Amino acid sequence: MCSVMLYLYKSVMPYLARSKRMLFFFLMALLFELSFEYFTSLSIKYLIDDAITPRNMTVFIVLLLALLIGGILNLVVGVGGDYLMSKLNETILLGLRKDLYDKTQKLSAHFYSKYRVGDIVGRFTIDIPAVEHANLQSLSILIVSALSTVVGTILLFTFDWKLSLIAVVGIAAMFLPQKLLNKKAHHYNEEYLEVVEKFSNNMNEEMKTYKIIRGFRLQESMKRRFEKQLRTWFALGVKKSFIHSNLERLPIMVLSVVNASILGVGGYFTFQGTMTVGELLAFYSVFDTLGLAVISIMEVAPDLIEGEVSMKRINEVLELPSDMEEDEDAEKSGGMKKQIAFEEVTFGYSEAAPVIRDMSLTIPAGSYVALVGNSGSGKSTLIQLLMRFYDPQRGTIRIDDHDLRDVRLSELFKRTGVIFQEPYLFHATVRDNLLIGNPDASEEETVAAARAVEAHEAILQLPEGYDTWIENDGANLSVHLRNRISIARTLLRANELTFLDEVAASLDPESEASLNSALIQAHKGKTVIAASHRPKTVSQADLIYFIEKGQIVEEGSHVELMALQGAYYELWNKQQGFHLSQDGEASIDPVRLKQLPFFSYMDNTLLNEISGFLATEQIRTGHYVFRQGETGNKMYIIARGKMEVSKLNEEGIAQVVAVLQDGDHFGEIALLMDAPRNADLKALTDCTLLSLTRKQLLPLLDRNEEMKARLYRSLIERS
Ligand SMILES: Nc1ncnc2c1ncn2[C@@H]1O[C@H](COP(=O)(O)OP(=O)(O)OP(=O)(O)O)[C@@H](O)[C@H]1O
Repeated sequence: MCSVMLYLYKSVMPYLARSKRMLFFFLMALLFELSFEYFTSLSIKYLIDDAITPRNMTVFIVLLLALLIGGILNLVVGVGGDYLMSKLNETILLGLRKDLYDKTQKLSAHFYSKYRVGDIVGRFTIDIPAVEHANLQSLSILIVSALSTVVGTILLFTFDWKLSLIAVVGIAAMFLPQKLLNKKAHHYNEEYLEVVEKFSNNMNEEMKTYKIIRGFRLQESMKRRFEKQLRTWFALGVKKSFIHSNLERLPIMVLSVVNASILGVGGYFTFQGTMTVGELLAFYSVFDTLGLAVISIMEVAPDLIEGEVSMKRINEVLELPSDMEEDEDAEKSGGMKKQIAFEEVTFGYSEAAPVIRDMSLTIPAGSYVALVGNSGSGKSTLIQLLMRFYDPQRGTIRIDDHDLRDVRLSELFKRTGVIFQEPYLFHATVRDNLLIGNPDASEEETVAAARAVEAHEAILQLPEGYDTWIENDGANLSVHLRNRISIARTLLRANELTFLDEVAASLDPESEASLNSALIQAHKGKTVIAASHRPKTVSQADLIYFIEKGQIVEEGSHVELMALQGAYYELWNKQQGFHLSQDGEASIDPVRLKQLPFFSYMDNTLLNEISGFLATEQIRTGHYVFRQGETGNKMYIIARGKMEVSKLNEEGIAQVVAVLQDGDHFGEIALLMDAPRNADLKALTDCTLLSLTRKQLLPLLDRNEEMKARLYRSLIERS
């Protein structure tokens, strides 16, 4: 118990130290209450032996008056003490909440990958209230009770040492259950909190993925998972409560045995004449106060144990190194004047697997620079390094002449805007979301930004226009409108430096083009860094870096890179030849179809016929095109979107083996034979696919047996 108390005390002391005077008066109030309690017990001896038995009215009145005045004073001091305790308690909680929040702001993105939402929210909603319970109220009970135990024991010995020995042994026996059950109580508390934390994480996930859960009819399996967790929660709850009740009840049982022994032995002493009745009653009263003090200690023990476990969980976060903390002496930067430079930068999410390797590049101030590459090449990682979500493991990122780590980012990024792939929106009105980066923008400026991204009309159609409340990450808005609002709020910020990470990649080509030109127009002459896997989207950039496996393999303007006929040129060509209409229908030029290995042997007439057969399929984010093991009869070409290919490993766990995007194709073997699909194909963004069935293709191939044989041969060779 002592170690629990010390740990809690040590953890909350820095907060209490800020209110030393209040703490002093609070302790004085506690001491007063304690003194009055023993004064009341002792007064019994004098009331009986010196006032009632000898019928001395003066002593009787003096004692009664002292008890009355003391009682009134005790009441006033008690109320004052309660007020001070509430204030001190809230001071501790305020400090803890503030420090915990501040800490989450100073931790790098590594922290957010390791901890889930429920883990952090749980620190605020479960652990801080547990510390609140264990805090001053329990601690003050503990202080008073501990002092009371010491003072009471000394007083007992002034009456009768033999009776006092029985009392001391009895008091010691009352601590026994606590000693025996303490470890188990700790263990159950820890397990209980872990289950609650896991449960809230899963609930959080289920709320976010409810569309996928319903789409895949996963309700039953989710319900089973939910019920399994509830059963574990229930079982642990019973164990935890039962052990807590034992911690409280067992000492009371011991106390009643000790009480009976004291009355028995004490009564015998009065028969013997070695003790007066007044002394026995006073002894019993003092022992009663002492016993109740020990019971109080036992009663607060479970709260203190819970508090200690929670305090440890809070400290676990508070003690994490603040790897993204800004140095107080950091250089104040008045903005970027010359350039941003990467100097031989290496970075990986784990030390062993670098994602950016020895990269050097320059982004001149006021220019529009694009980072282009296939999915997974490291574009988003580069942007996150630039925003200092992470620090490089080797090399330096410089803003003008300063290392990014030595620059006061709050100053530098005052006029920075960012648009991520996911249009994150806050639970607030449309207007509040638009004004988030620039709360002082006027109504005209706000509407102009919405107009620039063609969102104004759509916003007016909402039930309350700009005052419509955005619910649950924008669930009540279309994907298009969510994207446009997130872009408009960046436009409103009048940025000197703007990061665009695959902006509007999930929109139709026309919307994407119009949004991009609105963005570029608004940022003319300012620094824009845009990541995209579509060369067409960023072909107007002043400088394009083509990235492959975390390294720059080509750089230059669009015209220069096309002339190189390298990786950029290849990616550009792969994405050409597709047409998407406003209503979502896709088509592909026969010439482009011929570039796919499967169709390369076919003549133009056949390719024309095939391209007429191709059907458009829309696959929503998170949905599967097919699952591993299914028998297929279709091949697919991605006209637009991003898909993940994953295979089950030997342990039956799905592992991502590739990411496919615009211009890629898959499943061609199904056009010629019944073969089980060898992977899962899942949409990472909303995708538009072109599909061709075996039933459509085979009659066409039957007209040319030689070509059909070549197709079979080439497929078998490649598969
Ligand atoms: N938080 C993370 N933890 C671990 N690995 C990550 C994390 N984020 C990205 N990666 C991995 O780092 C590599 C580069 O990812 P990054 O997102 O930077 O690529 P990208 O070119 O932007 O691709 P995309 O357009 O698909 O996002 C990939 O292999 C990816 O799986």
